Formats: sequence, C-alpha cells, structure tokens
Amino acid sequence: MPSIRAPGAKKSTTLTVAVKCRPLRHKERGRDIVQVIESKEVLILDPDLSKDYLDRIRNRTKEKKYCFDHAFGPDSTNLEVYTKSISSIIPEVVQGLNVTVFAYGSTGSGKTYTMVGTKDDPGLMVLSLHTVFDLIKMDKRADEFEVTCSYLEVYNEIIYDLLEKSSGHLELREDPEEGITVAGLRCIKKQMPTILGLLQVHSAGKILELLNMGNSRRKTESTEVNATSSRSHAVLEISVKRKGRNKYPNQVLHGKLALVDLAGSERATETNNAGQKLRDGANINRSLLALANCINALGKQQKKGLAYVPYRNSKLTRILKDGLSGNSQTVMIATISPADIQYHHTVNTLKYADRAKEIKTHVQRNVGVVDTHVSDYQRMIDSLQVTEVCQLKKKLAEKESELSSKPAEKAADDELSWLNIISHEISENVQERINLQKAMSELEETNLNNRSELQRLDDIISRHQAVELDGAIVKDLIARRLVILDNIRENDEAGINYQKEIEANEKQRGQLQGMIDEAVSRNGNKTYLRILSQYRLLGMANSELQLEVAMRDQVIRHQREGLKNLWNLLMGQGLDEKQISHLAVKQGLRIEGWTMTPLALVEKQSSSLTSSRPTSVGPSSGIEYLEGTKTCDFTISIFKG
Ligand SMILES: Nc1ncnc2c1ncn2[C@@H]1O[C@H](COP(=O)(O)OP(=O)(O)OP(=O)(O)O)[C@@H](O)[C@H]1O
Repeated sequence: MPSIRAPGAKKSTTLTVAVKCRPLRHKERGRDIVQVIESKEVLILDPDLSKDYLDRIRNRTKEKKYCFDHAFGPDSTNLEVYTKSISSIIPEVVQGLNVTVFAYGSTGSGKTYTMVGTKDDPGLMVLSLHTVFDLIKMDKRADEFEVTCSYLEVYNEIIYDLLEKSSGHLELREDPEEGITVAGLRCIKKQMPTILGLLQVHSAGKILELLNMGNSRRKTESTEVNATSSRSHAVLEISVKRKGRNKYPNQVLHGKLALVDLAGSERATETNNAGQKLRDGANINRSLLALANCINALGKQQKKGLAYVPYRNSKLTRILKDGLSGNSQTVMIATISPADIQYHHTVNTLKYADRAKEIKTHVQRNVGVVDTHVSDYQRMIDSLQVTEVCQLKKKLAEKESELSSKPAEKAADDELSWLNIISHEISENVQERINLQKAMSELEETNLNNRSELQRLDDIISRHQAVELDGAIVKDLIARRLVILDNIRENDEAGINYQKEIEANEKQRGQLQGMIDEAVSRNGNKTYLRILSQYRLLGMANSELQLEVAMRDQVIRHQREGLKNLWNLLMGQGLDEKQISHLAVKQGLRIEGWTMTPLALVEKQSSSLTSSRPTSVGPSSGIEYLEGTKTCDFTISIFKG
C-alpha cells in the first residue's frame, strides 16, 4: 500500500558554545593573559603592561570579558570538555538525530589536541566514537544497527578521503533524502547484530586505528606558530542507522554525528609564510571566510528573519550546512591560547564564538524507509563516478606512462598531460555552474518568501491605518517592513553577483572547450584519443546526470511544499488523527510514524503554528499580525508503490 508520512515534530535549539584555553607551553615566550571564571566566563587581560591605573579607569584598557555555555581552563582534560558539553547529546545520534561538533581557533590554539587528543588524553572524536558503540551495545531492544564512519579533509578547496592511501579529488553531491554527501568517499561499516558489509569493523578500536592512520595523512606544515600545523579542515562523520524489528519494520532512523577539526583561523600574512603556504592560507581562509559569513547571516536571521545564508560559497560550508542551520544539534568548541602575543587571535576567536551563540537550529528525527528511488539514483551516479571514471583514469595513467617511456613521443606525452588537466578543469567548471545555479534558485526562493511577507504586511498596515487603530502597532509593522525591504535589496545584490559569476563560468567553459578541441585535432595518438574521448563522454554524462539530479531536487522540494500545504489544509479542518487515518484508508494510503494527535502536534509546534490566535511575524519582531492560519513542518519520503 502506498503511504505518506505524518508531520514530524521539530525542536528549536541554539548552538552550544564552549571555550577551551590550552596551557602555556614551556618554550612559549610571554605571559598568561586568560582567566576562566566559574566555568562560564572568559576574561582576557590587556597584554600591554605599561598601562597604568589611570588608563584603566579611563577605560583605555583592552581587557575583555565574554560569557559562554561552558568555559574550560588550561587544567581541563578533553574528557571534562566532552562530559560537560557533548556527552548529553551523543545518545541522540542513536535515536536518529544529527549532531555536529566543530573546533574553531587560530593556529596552535589546540583544535587538533581537543578533537583528536593523545593516548593519555583522548580527544572528542575518540570519546564520542566509544560512546556511540557503548550505547548500541547497551540497547535493550532487538533493533538492527548499522554504523558507518568516513573521514575526509578539505584542502585548498579540494576534498580528499583520509581513509584512502592516495585519494583522488572527491566531489560533493546534494541528495534530497541524505542532504550533502561526498561521492566516492570510503565508508567503514559495522552492522549489528549481524556483521555484513564490504569493510567489516568489529569494534570502536578498529575504527580508531583507521582514524589515526587518517590523521597521519592530513596535510600539515610547520608555521611560525605551530610546528605541525594542520592546513586542512578534517571532518569525521559517524552515521548510525537503526532499523526497528517490530514496530514500523521498514522504517529506519538515521542519525549522523559530524566532528570537525578546522584549520587555523589566522590570516595568511600573520603566519609569515610564502608561496604554496600562502596559497594554503588564502584557501583555508576562503572556507573560513565563508563560514564566518554564514555565521553572520545566521545570527542576523534570528533578528531579521529571512536573510540569505551563503552556504554555497565554499566546500566547507556546504558540508557543514546541516550542522549550522538545519537539522542538527551543534556544539562549537572555540580554542584559545593563553599567551599575550596571541591577544588579537584570542579576541577574534571569542568575538566569533560570541556571535555563534545566536544561531538557532531546528532538530528533527531523520526517518527514512529502507528502499527509495532517490537513493538508488544517487548510488547509480556515484558508482558511475567511482568505478567507470576511475577505471578510465587508470587506463589513461597507464597509457601516459607507456608514452613517457618512449622519448620520441615525449612531446605527445606533454600534450596529453596538459589535456588531462584541462579535462579536469572542465569538470570543476561544470560543478561550479551547478552550484551557482542552485544558489541563484535558493536566493530567488528566499526573496519570494520575503515578498509575500511584504505583501501581507502592506495589507495589514493599510487595514490598521484605515481604522486608525493603535499607532504603535503600525509603527512596529512599518519598521518590520523596512527590515524585509533591506533583506530583499541585499538578496538582489547577491543575485546580481551570482549572475556575474555564472556568466564568467560560462565564458571559461567555452574557452576550455575550445582549447581541448584544438589540441585533440592536433594530436595523432589514436588509442589515447579513443580513451580520452570515452573519458570525456563519461564525464559529460555524469555532469548531465548531476544536472538532472539538481532539477529533480527542485521538484522534490516543490512536492514537499505541496504536501505541507495539504497537511495544513487537513489540520485546518480540525480533523483528528482517527478521522484523517480513516480518510487515508479510504484513499488506499497509509500514514507512517504518527505518534501523537495533530492537535497535540499543533500545540507542540507552537512557535511555527497558529490557531485562531494571532502569531508573531519574525523570530524577534514582537509583532503579531497573522490571522486564523495553521502551519506545520513535516518530512516526506518517496515510497515504491
Ligand atoms: N590542552 C592541552 N594540553 C596540553 N597541550 C596542548 C593542549 N592543547 C594544545 N596543546 C599543545 O599545543 C600545540 C598546538 O596544538 P594543536 O596542534 O592542537 O593546535 P591547532 O589549533 O590544531 O593548530 P593548527 O591550526 O596549526 O593545526 C601542540 O603541541 C599540542 O600538543
């Protein structure tokens, strides 16, 4: 019997921010200027000792104080950080919720130490993994669990697999069911109670072994501040699928835990590096800049409503999208150094963390079904990418080494490697275009919502003005109207920039294509050309499939919207669960996952729902104007008929 899913309850939660100050190192010059007060406050003393009492009372001091959810001093262990700020939310992962933990701070401030740790002081990645396995072992129900683990790094805006010895470049995919995924990323799988899977892992210990191997593959460099500075952003993802044996047998709860060790947040110039290192710095900062922009926009969203969040501006922010805004309970660990020479970095990190406190996420249980058309489709594309394209790449490499062993063909060889680079650039160019087009359509959607809110506001303002009701209300509504207009203007400006980027991207595509066609027409090596054209054709086919997937995502989003309206309509009629189920049965439909009556649901979701009472417009507008509408959020999935 075909089925639809009942609306799921969403829980709004703010980002948890914890600060950890590392100990002053023996070799470190300078003075300790950080004080942690009552496990919540962080006081940064003025690094300039020459300031006298008078300067201080004239408020010329650079002393600063911040308050966070948790603050840990130099004596705190990783276990303490874990127990107080994370351990309570890890069990949610086993219950189908998403959790994201990321460490942010300047180079040498202790991010890797906190996330990975040492043998004597294991880090948050290790402690969380143990908890996940322990929780599964202790589970009393007869449910089946599947735990998979992947570990990647983003270096110079390229994604590498840390679980692969020599990983190629990996690409991001957007799946309407799974969210952002990385095609071709190696996943270590453990199934409980039956152990199946390609790569079997019998315990957390085995995964930890692989994790250590992955860490040793991370791109590190010696900077002036840190001898083994991580130049990349590393993301460990632990995914837990739980399949019920008795109730809803084809229902799967899918929780994800993402643990992120970011690269240093310092500016490239300040690490006094040059050449490749400087390029690393610029690219690391491109991702971190994008992250800062997203955090700003998300903070603004709490105050202003529908601000556009530019997740698409970097690989890192695309990967972290769910963790930052969407369906995730998120913890930020801001790491700082106590040294006076690090004052500016420390204050920058704390300012950033202070802003992040404002971010709200909306957590919802991820419920799926065992089999879906969508994931089949995605798997098909991934296998095309991973197997066929990889095989062709291998053949190409073989052919190239064969050619380079013949001196007479050296010129052809050079030409061929050049062609290879160009082919890769074309594929990157297509990816970028898809990304830009999606960003454009998201922007348009945001502005569509802004415009409809504007329309509603205008109607209500004119109604209020007509009957000359309370002037204060009209004043508030007009102020809100200005905020919305401001949002629309900013989004329109961002749209113009995206449009320009799309045009530049198309121009580059044309140039690359022209170069490759010319080179191919000049090259005489028939075998190579055959393989190359096959490779390119496959690459094109893959890109086209991706475009189709992007368009299909859009359709699914609209279907989701349609179904949401349908539920709103049903609930607006005041029907109860029994009546709706009865209607559904008559239509040959089954409703899955109903755990409470729609009325109870309406009450639970009081922030987004309205009954006959008016409700507020924006998250903090304090204005009430919507009348008599009921709305609710829900999830849908695609079922085989
Ligand atoms: N809590 C701590 N206790 C003891 N030593 C620490 C602690 N935190 C960090 N350290 C030490 O400080 C140094 C820098 O730490 P780490 O490499 O973790 O910094 P990072 O923020 O990851 O730097 P980068 O961004 O350059 O990779 C290391 O030698 C580490 O062992």
